[in-house]
Amino acid sequence: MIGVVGAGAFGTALAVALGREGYKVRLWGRDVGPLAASRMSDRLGGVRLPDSVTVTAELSAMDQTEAVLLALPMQAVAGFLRGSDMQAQTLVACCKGVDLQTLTGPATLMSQARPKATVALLTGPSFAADIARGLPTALTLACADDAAGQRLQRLLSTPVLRLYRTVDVTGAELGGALKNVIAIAAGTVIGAGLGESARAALMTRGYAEMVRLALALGARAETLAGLSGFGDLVLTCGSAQSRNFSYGHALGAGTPFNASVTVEGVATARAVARLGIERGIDLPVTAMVAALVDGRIDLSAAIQSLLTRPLKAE
Ligand SMILES: NC(=O)C1=CN([C@@H]2O[C@H](COP(=O)(O)OP(=O)(O)OC[C@H]3O[C@@H](n4cnc5c(N)ncnc54)[C@H](OP(=O)(O)O)[C@@H]3O)[C@@H](O)[C@H]2O)C=CC1
Ligand SMILES: O=C(CO)COP(=O)(O)O
Repeated sequence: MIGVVGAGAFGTALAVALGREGYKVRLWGRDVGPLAASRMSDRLGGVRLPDSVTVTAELSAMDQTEAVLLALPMQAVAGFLRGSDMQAQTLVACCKGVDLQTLTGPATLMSQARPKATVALLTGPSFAADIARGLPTALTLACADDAAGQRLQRLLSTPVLRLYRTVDVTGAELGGALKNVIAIAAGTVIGAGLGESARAALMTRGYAEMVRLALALGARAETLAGLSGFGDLVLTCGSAQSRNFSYGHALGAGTPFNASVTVEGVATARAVARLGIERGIDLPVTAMVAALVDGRIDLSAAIQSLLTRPLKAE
């Protein structure tokens, strides 16, 4: 039995993917009445839940599971952990971001809140809708305890959902968090009509920034070059299916954006900009995105600030 906390797009997609393979899955959400009744998720374009997925509003349903996948927005994770007495001993963070209060990633936050639990992170290039449709996807499963990581890799992989393993949790956390910030910047550039060449420049300099921060925080460069970093950067910066990219596009084009949509890069830009200042690490793209989303600079000033940086070696 596998538990999934969060019946949004990603949690539901994971439940569908695992349920389709015959796993028994319990999917928890705080307001799951309509989903339990219709067994169709509107967030996933009407995908139907397999019979092996049970929808529940009772958190105690998570206690007898082999692992619980936590698919909540990053800024909701700390409050959820504080407010719940969930007893599950294996927790897999499925969110991307940096917590604004503690400036840590989701797996680190969970390890601190549940020191006795085995904690892992599932991250990488994957749109929930693709997973729910059964399209091939490869993800990173990061767990500091490699034996536990191997068990989870076997448990959660399916023929179309391939999990690659690493023990570098920090690197995987940072890749997933930072690519959303760079995707907002990429969307802004395209929305403002600055062209594909500018997007490629921004992605490349953004990637350099991701690696710089990750190395300073003890991560491995090769993790950033993998699915959870480079892979997800390419997907998110290159597709209008991405909410972070679309949010940036609306900023750049000066068009409205639905405020109820989950856009993890906004809070993460604020958190990472603070982290950069605290650690004395130069993060110009992140600082620009943080200033832009908070309205501290306008678009032309943001672009100008990147174009007028001193010329330097690559
Ligand atoms: N969507 C995607 O393609 C992918 C998403 N992810 C990551 O998954 C995480 C979740 O995103 P996603 O599922 O897309 O987001 P959604 O906006 O689709 O869903 C978020 C879910 O979290 C619930 N939620 C929000 N706040 C709380 C809270 N305080 N307590 C309990 N439940 C809460 C919402 O419940 P309610 O409906 O009641 O508000 C909703 O069910 C993010 O970190 C995202 O980056 C990762 C890979 C792919
Ligand atoms: O993380 C994702 C793809 O890997 C989903 O991206 P968005 O949250 O920008 O939609």
